[in-house]
Amino acid sequence: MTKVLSSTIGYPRIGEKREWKKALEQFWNGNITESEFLSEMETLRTNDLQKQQDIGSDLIPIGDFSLYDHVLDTAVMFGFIPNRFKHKGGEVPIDLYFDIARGNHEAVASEMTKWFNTNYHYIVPEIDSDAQPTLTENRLLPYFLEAKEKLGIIGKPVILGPVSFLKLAKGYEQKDFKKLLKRLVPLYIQVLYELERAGAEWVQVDEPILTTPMTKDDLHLFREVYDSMQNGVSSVKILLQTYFESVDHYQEVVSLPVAGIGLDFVHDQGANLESLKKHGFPKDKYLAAGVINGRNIWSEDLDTKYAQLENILSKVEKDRLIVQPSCSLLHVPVTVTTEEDLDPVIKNALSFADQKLEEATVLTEGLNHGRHTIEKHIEERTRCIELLWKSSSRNLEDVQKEVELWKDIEPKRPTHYSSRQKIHQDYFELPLLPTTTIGSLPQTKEIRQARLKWRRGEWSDEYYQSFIEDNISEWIKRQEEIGLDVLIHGEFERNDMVEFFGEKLDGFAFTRYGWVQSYGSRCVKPPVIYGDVSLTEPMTVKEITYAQSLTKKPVKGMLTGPITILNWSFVREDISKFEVTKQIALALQKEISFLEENNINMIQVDEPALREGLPIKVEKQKEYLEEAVYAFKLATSSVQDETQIHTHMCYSEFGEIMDTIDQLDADVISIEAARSHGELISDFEEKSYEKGIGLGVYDIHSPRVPGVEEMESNILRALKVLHPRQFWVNPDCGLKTRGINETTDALRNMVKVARQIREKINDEVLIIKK
Ligand SMILES: CN1c2c(nc(N)[nH]c2=O)NC[C@@H]1CNc1ccc(C(=O)N[C@@H](CCC(=O)N[C@@H](CCC(=O)N[C@@H](CCC(=O)O)C(=O)O)C(=O)O)C(=O)O)cc1
Ligand SMILES: N[C@@H](CCS)C(=O)O
Ligand SMILES: [Zn+2]
Repeated sequence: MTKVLSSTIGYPRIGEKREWKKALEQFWNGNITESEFLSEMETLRTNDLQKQQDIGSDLIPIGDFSLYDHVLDTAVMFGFIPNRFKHKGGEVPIDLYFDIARGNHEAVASEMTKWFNTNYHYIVPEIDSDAQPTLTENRLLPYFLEAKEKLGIIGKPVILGPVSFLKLAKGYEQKDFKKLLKRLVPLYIQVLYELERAGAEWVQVDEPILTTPMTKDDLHLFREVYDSMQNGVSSVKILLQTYFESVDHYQEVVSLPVAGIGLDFVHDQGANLESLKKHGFPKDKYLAAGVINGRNIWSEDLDTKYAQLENILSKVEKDRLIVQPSCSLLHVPVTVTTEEDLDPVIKNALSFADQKLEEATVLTEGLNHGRHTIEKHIEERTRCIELLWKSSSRNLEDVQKEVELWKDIEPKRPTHYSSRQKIHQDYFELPLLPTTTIGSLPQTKEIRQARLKWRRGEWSDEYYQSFIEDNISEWIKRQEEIGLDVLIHGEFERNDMVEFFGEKLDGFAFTRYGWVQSYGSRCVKPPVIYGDVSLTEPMTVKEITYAQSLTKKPVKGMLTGPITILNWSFVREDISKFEVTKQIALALQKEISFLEENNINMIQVDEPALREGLPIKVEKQKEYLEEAVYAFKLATSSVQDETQIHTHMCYSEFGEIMDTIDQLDADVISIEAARSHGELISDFEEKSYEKGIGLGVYDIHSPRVPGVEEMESNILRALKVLHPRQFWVNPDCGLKTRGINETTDALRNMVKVARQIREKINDEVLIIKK
């Protein structure tokens, strides 16, 4: 029988209630043994496979599961272990695997960066110049056999393709790219061959890099690589998977010598469908059509999706079509069913990973057995979506009018930076190389449990508030004792830098278990923007002013910026993202004026997600960046001259957005730099940046306390490019994931280094850039 198939590109690995995270942390803390840990992981993995089978997916991914990160898995599988971990070759022990990701007492962790335009972070593979790829272990094989033997599932193993893998890696010279690729391909063939022998019918090879700009040479290489790979095996079918955008070179991509091509029909703004209609699709190939949005949490309008698939079927035979989400479901929470406290109007319009797979199977069933067989589902979805779209929360006249009022005004600080800088120098009287931190201080188990007790009603508001104040007070004392120049209150009252603000603003809803993996065991619970956003009362004033009352040193106000709140939330889709960002920016503008009214004149507005949201397609980037600058300035530029606006960014490559960073017109930016081992500095060299800048002097992701020499060399390197009056000394990012002792020791070392260098500058021992 001709049959359309349904498929999953990847499934969330964290479990319905973050069981994965809990097991990992218990293992790292030594509370469970390695075999207990691995057995818990097996249970989670097989439960997830069983669930997908019960939902009715035809092609179930294998090996998308990971003990930390799938890019790290690929690096380890092919033997790319950085030399500093002194691995002697062969299979990689589990401790070493985690050391690469997290660092150990002797060696710093590998760099971590954003996975394309998502809030997922991967471990950047490091390919030392003398690296010889070897197959340390075919990690997909045991997973494949496990599914086959335990559950009777003939899974679809998933692997990151060689071209994307190498392009995402670093450490090797560009001239060695082809040589490395040539060495890698036979190893990939070996993996495919072993899977074929074990009974695999399909293997999904992810090449998301194909949605980024590709040269002719790249495309030629793709052809060579996949020619070798598909011809290197006999029966197993390669499904070359792309996602997050359209492919620019549609004809070249769909004609690559593989059995199937996976395209994103959601985040392509119609481009893939247009190409399909214009150029058709090779008769001998399967098309895996990503029509279910793998990045949002809203139910699909099944009527529209069905029509879209019928459209696709005008160019592809039924028995060559696969229906699937647009990308891995790693980026959405697991299931809506456990959400008991949500307003039913919102809940009924939501769709998390399990529901998205159900949508794919329903559509597949309709295509196979006729639309009438799924008519009820279609009507039900339409009804739920309409109910939310018509809700009054989406039509708040006051909010919309205020956005409209700003339409013709350009938000801009009245005084130029060069004058503001002098005003701030007199106002704050900070020394050269002022020391500070990024905002959060250790969120200990005690703090998280206190919040849980308060949320459950076991602690009163007053009791919880005084607990938070005790923590603030303890840390103000500690920061003074350490000798930091600009203090922070520590963000103890915040569960997360976005969720916290979402809870305080109107127009947001919260899930209980809507977690998504951010990096390693760390998860975030993005709030849901379902209505118009507005601020009714101050969100941060109480804690900041309390902190400021305890010290004469400046305490920075601490806010999350409009672009980051937007990018790290799940956003309504009935109006443009820019409209929502402006609503958030105006709410923040009010908060900033509340802070100023309370004499807080140094205010940090974090925008770590600004770079992440940069569209993959170059032609869409300008508009995004202009809108981001507008929103940031809308939030921050209505302040007095004395007020010093800071911002902070992390986990990204910043070179290509240097102009935007400048246009934000923030007086000071702190930016992640330590993990990339100083590479960022050259961007500032080229740009001749004038405003205040704190290039993170140590990596906060590792429990290891950074040494004085290491930080000293980071600072001295930066001072070759930046003036010491510009340069701030701070860690890479917030300290919420670190312990109290390691944080205290690290900050002590940091202040010591800053003071030493400051003295050398004052004594003119150190010649500085004028
Ligand atoms: C700066 N980063 C952030 C990103 N995205 C965000 N939305 N927020 C960010 O800060 N992207 C880039 C980076 C990623 N970095 C991190 C760093 C750290 C975390 C993290 O620590 N996440 C926590 C969850 C945070 C949270 O909401 N905690 C709640 C407690 C929730 C909970 O677990 N409760 C328990 C009981 C408490 C206990 O017993 O310990 C329960 O309900 O069972 C809170 O503080 O109230 C994590 O644990 O993963 C994320 C991203
Ligand atoms: N102020 C936040 C920024 C994280 S990107 C923090 O310190 O955690
Ligand atoms: Zn950060």
